Amino acid sequence: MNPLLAELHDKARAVLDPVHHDFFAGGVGDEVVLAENEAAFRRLALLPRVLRGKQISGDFPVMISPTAFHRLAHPDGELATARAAGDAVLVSSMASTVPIADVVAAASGPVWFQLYVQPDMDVTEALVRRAERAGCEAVVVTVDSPVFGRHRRDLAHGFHDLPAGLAAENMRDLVGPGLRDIEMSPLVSWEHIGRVQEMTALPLWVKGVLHPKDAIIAVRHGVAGIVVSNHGGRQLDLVPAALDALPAVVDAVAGRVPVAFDGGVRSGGDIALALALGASSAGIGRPVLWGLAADGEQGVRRVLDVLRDEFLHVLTLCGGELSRDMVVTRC
Ligand SMILES: Cc1cc2nc3c(=O)[nH]c(=O)nc-3n(C[C@H](O)[C@H](O)[C@H](O)COP(=O)(O)O)c2cc1C
Ligand SMILES: CCCCC(=O)C(=O)O
Repeated sequence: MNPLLAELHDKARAVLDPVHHDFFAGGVGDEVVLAENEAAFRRLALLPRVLRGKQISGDFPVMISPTAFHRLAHPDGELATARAAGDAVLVSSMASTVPIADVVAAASGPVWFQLYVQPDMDVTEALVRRAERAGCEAVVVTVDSPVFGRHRRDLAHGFHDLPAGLAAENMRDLVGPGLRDIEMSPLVSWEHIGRVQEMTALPLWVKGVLHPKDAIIAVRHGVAGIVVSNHGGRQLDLVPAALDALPAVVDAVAGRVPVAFDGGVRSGGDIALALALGASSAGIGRPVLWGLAADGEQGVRRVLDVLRDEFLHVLTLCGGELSRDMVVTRC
């Protein structure tokens, strides 16, 4: 892990209510996958190319992954995150504690709307319209959550709702303000993806694909892109590290749509490894929350600056190139 990010996590831990810290930090079950997401990067190495004789471009293919309830981390909540995002894609959680219109107004770069399809399709449609009206540039449907993950830390703390004064603002007038007002349903299917596509002309991504067969089905459904993700180890504690699932999905998709990735990215080198394995961009989840808790907008900016600087340095050391043949396993 980049030491500056570790420092921000330490600071976040010191300022956050331990219950809220554990909500952000925790995973499902024994937290095997939570640990594996980071460990998977340590098992891989990069073979740099040399004498490539070129200056790298400044492209920084990173997105801010959707995470719920930023006002639990800092009073400015998602507004601070949006202001700090710069030109990175900000995927704003449906469960934001600031309305999506205000998130978009605070951002200078693209904002995408993350959606859990609600079984009441009128509610789903109202959310999609809200995202469109706000000026979101894509809808990202999270598909790895037919049911809430069982997070032992939250169960131990009895954390199952937001403190007074905080609400899931996009949901408040539709179903209610609380965490449990957001429905996750095992009945959601590819048919619902089709229905969301019929509702909107916005590009639709699916987030949380691990099986290559699902990636192929997604492409067949005309999705704009796929995010390989295991939800930061918060859903099923039996899945592989997200990084280990990436190559097979990239191969199955075969360039037809972009394949983004998240899970365990904690350094610029991690971003480089994910891109070398074929990811179109790398998503950052918890480090953004640590920056936000530690120092609001400035803290999130710091996280992105540190990652950008480190990524571009690594890329230069790799000859400005990242490809699958440059990735080897450590013995
Ligand atoms: C506190 C927290 C809340 C999250 N909320 C959402 C959410 O509302 N929607 C969603 O699709 N994913 C959510 N995720 C998953 C993230 O989008 C992402 O997949 C994951 O955090 C990436 O792993 P990382 O935290 O190791 O970077 C959440 C993750 C965390 C840690
Ligand atoms: C209804 C909020 C869901 C948040 C989430 O996805 C997570 O905590 O992982």
